[in-house]
Amino acid sequence: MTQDELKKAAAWAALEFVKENTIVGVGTGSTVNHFIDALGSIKDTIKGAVSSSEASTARLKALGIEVFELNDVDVLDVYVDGADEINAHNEMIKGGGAALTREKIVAAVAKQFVCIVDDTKLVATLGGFPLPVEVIPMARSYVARELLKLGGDPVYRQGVVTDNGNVILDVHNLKITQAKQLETQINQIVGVVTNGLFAERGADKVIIGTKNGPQIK
Ligand SMILES: O=C(CO)[C@H](O)[C@H](O)COP(=O)(O)O
Repeated sequence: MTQDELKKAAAWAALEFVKENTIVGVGTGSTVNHFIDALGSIKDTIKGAVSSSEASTARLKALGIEVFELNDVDVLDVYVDGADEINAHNEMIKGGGAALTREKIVAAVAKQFVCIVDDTKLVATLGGFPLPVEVIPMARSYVARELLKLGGDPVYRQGVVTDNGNVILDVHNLKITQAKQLETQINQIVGVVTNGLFAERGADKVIIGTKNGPQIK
């Protein structure tokens, strides 16, 4: 099976966590694109979705799924999203698609975070995938110097502007053993909007696409 087939299998298996007549929190990325297609197949049984990016919003709307503003929704039953890396504690690195801030906000409103990944995303230690940090543009160089002090090698993601009008620094060469601590530490740097560590709010369930079929843990 290809990596994309494994992503698709994990994404479709997530339908089991979607309750009738609810508004579903929807992440961003190629795995989530399969989940959006899956949602399309049950669209008459759900109220709609809250989206974490302009890209997911466009895909949801194209399938005729109503997209609600997060400010108009008190609570989401479930948030479904992919990850760039996930460890055994269900802590993740996210933001490869630059949607980390909206993803973290929508996830915060959900009772349950269901992470959908193919099995290449499972790691023993987070940090092999460069950690994305969303930064206010004028703070970019300052934040980069502060990230160097934390032992990482920040690289400006050239040409990328987030849906919030900010820029991304990808921090290479981090070996993340204390994910919650690092998440808080980076968020305290002035000029950082948020970082791609999802440890304080990790995944509640993980659906892993494997060659033997989707596994839920
Ligand atoms: O965090 C994300 C986007 O900001 C994605 O969930 C992450 O990059 C995984 O993407 P894909 O499903 O395409 O592998």
